[in-house]
Amino acid sequence: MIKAGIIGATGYAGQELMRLLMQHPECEVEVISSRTYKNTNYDQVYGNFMGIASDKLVDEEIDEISKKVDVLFIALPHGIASNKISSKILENTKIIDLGADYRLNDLSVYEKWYGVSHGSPELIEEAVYGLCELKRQDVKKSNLIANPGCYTTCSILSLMPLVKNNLIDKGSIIVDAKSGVTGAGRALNLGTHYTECNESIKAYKIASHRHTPEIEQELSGVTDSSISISFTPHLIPMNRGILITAYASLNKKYTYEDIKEVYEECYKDEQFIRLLPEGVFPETKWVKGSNYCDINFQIDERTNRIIVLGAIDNLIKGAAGQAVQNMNIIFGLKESTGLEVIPAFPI
Ligand SMILES: NC(=O)C1=CN([C@@H]2O[C@H](COP(=O)(O)OP(=O)(O)OC[C@H]3O[C@@H](n4cnc5c(N)ncnc54)[C@H](OP(=O)(O)O)[C@@H]3O)[C@@H](O)[C@H]2O)C=CC1
Ligand SMILES: CC(=O)N[C@@H](CCC(=O)OP(=O)(O)O)C(=O)O
Repeated sequence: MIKAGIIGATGYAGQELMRLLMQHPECEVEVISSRTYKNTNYDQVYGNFMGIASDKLVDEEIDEISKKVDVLFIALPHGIASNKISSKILENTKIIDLGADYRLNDLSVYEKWYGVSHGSPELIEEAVYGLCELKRQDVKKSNLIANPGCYTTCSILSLMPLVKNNLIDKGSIIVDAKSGVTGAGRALNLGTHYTECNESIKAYKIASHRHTPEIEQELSGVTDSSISISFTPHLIPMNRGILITAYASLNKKYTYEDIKEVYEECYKDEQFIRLLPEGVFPETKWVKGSNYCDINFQIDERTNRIIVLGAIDNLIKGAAGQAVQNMNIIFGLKESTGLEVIPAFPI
């Protein structure tokens, strides 16, 4: 059995990790940590674990925890992990970081978009960007996984086939993204109070959201030129889910079938990518609670633009599910182990 630890087990991403790992046939959760809920039983923090997980949360240093586990999931706010992880810790255990500290290859880009200095820049090169469908060969060999962000996972998976196969004008990509409120985490925050976000939709961080360089980095990585995008996230009054609607100019006339063939070729072996039938478009409710990313597109013949839609559950394929998928790859398990869940509808 793989022994796992979760740092930040009381957050929304940590809770989903706990739920997935406890049901994983090849894994046992050895350590769960929290500062605020130190010495509290897990089912007192999350009632859905009542009678299932009464393990005590501990507040131990990462280096101590790293000696007890084969894999350590870090689900902390940005900027903390990079001050705690060291080469020595990576000798003890594999790290899967759900935060953003190791996602950007270029330190100056990280510091510019996150506005903080990086705690362990020497480890950035070692880290592998853990978008499993693109990087599984590198993930296999890595001790430090930078698990991608939720908007980025959905955007990159939805757009990658077009960029990789040179079907669009690369300067023309616009991503309009919408997220449920769990995307903002469990910590108290005025913007996510019920009355502040219910019955309302708002865009935020327009032309300045930190997922922009992450999407650009990974899309640039599948082609020979650098990609710049316009990215606008919106907060939607629902608990979970991300829907992206992306627009790009096609570089010549293509039929629906031409493009469908390209997507099918890219994702033919991907269990968690569902290319929907013509005319059926992704909806967050059809992926809820699962590790699926649903994708489809439509060509607007009048403008020769393609409109691509993608949907994921931000807490699963956008966070904990992808982290477990990465763990499965690292430990040589079937990639879908513990993740073969049918989306839950209605919830
Ligand atoms: N929510 C989502 O949809 C997604 C989240 N992520 C990423 O996962 C990480 C966790 O996110 P999420 O679960 O939503 O966040 P939450 O705010 O829900 O949880 C954060 C966790 O970190 C702990 N924590 C907070 N501040 C500190 C600190 N200063 N030192 C140590 N521990 C701290 C909290 O626990 P306690 O106070 O009990 O110690 C809590 O367990 C973030 O990096 C986020 O960006 C990635 C993809 C999607
Ligand atoms: C609704 C909401 O607030 N979403 C978060 C993104 C959460 C996420 O997946 O991203 P990280 O892992 O990079 O934090 C935001 O916009 O910052």
